[in-house]
Amino acid sequence: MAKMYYNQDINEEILKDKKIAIIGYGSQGHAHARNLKDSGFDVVVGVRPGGSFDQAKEDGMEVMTVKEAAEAADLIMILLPDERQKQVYEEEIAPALTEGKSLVFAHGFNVHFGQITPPENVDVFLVAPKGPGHLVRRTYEAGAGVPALFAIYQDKSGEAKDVALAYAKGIGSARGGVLETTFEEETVTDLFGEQAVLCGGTTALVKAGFETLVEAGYQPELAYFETLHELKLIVDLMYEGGLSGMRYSISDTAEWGDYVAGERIVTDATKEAMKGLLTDIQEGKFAKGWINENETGRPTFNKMKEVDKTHQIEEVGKKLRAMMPFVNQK
Ligand SMILES: NC(=O)C1=CN([C@@H]2O[C@H](COP(=O)(O)OP(=O)(O)OC[C@H]3O[C@@H](n4cnc5c(N)ncnc54)[C@H](OP(=O)(O)O)[C@@H]3O)[C@@H](O)[C@H]2O)C=CC1
Ligand SMILES: CC[C@](O)(C(C)=O)C(=O)O
Ligand SMILES: [Mg+2]
Ligand SMILES: [Mg+2]
Repeated sequence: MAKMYYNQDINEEILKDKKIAIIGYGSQGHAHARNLKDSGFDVVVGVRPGGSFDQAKEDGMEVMTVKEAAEAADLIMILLPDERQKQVYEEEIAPALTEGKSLVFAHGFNVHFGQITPPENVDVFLVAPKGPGHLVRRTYEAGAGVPALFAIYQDKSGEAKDVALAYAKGIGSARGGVLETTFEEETVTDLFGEQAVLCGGTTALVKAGFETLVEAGYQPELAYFETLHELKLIVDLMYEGGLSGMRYSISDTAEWGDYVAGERIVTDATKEAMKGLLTDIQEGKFAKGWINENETGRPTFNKMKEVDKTHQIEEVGKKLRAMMPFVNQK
C-alpha cells in the first residue's frame, strides 16, 4: 500500500513562522485561505480589485494585490484558473520569487506542460486536494477533510516535503490522508479522472439517461429525480462504504440490474475511448487544445456551456430544487 500521511505524522510548526500568499480567491483559493487561517497560519490573499477582493475582505482575510502578496510572502500558492496562471505568473509573481521562497500549485498543469518554468533558487511543489474547493472548506468546517496529493518538483531548501505536508495539514487534508506523487502523475490522473469519470463521464451518463426516459414519454420531473437527484444519494453510499456498501442499501433487484446492465452501458468500446482520452492527455494533445481554445477566445467552450445551460434537465432541475430548500445550491 502507498505511504499515507495523517495529522499525527505531520509537524506543522515548520510553516507557522512563514507568510503564505494565496493567489486567487475562487473555489480552491477561498478554501485554502480560510482553512489555513483557521488552522493558525499567517495568510494573505492576493487578488485583483473586484468581486474576489471584496469577498476576501468580507471574510476577514488580509488582502493585497497579487504583486504585493507575492512580495510579502515566503510561500506563494497559485490558485488562479489554470489558463490564467502563465500570464499572472510572468507579470506579477515571477519578479517577487526571490531565493528561498516556495512556489506552490494545486494542479501540475502549467509546470508539467511547460507553460511555467520556475527559477532554480526556489522550492516548487504541489498540494492538490482531491475534491472541489467549496467542499474543501465545507468538509474542514465539519471537522473532517478532503484527501490530497503532494509532489515535490524542486527542493532547493531541503525542507520542501515537510512544508508541503504542513500545508496539507493546514487545509485539513491530512484528516483524510495525504499521498505523495509526481507532477506528471497528478496532472495526468486528475485530467483523466475529471474527463472520463467525475465530470465528463458522469454528466454525459446523466443526460443520456434523462433523455432516454423523456423521449420515451416519461415525465421530465420523474426523469430528473431518477437520473440526477438520486445519483448523489447513491454516490454518498459509495463514498461511505464503497461499491459493496452502496449495494447493501439497494434492493436485490437493483443489485442484479447493476451487475447485468452496467456492462451493457460501459462497454469495451467505452474503455477504449477512455484509453484514447488518457493517451491524448499523456501526449499533451488535450493541453494543447485547451491552451489554443483560450487563446482564440473560447468559442467552443462558450457554445457548449450555453447548450447545456438550456438543456431540459437544467430547466426542470432549477424548478424542483427551488422546492427543496434543504438542497444547498451555494
Ligand atoms: N476547482 C477545484 O475544486 C479544483 C481546482 N484545482 C486547481 O486549483 C487551481 C485553481 O482553480 P479554481 O479554484 O477552480 O479557480 P477559480 O476559477 O475558482 O479561480 C478564480 C479566482 O482567480 C481569480 N483570477 C482569475 N483571473 C485572474 C487574474 N487575471 N488576475 C488575478 N486574479 C484572477 C479570480 O478573481 P476575480 O474574482 O477577480 O475574477 C478568482 O479569485 C487550478 O490550478 C485548478 O486546476 C485543483 C483541485 C480542485
Ligand atoms: C473533478 C474536477 C477537479 O479536478 C477537482 C474538483 O478535483 C477540478 O479540476 O476542478
Ligand atoms: Mg481534481
Ligand atoms: Mg482538475
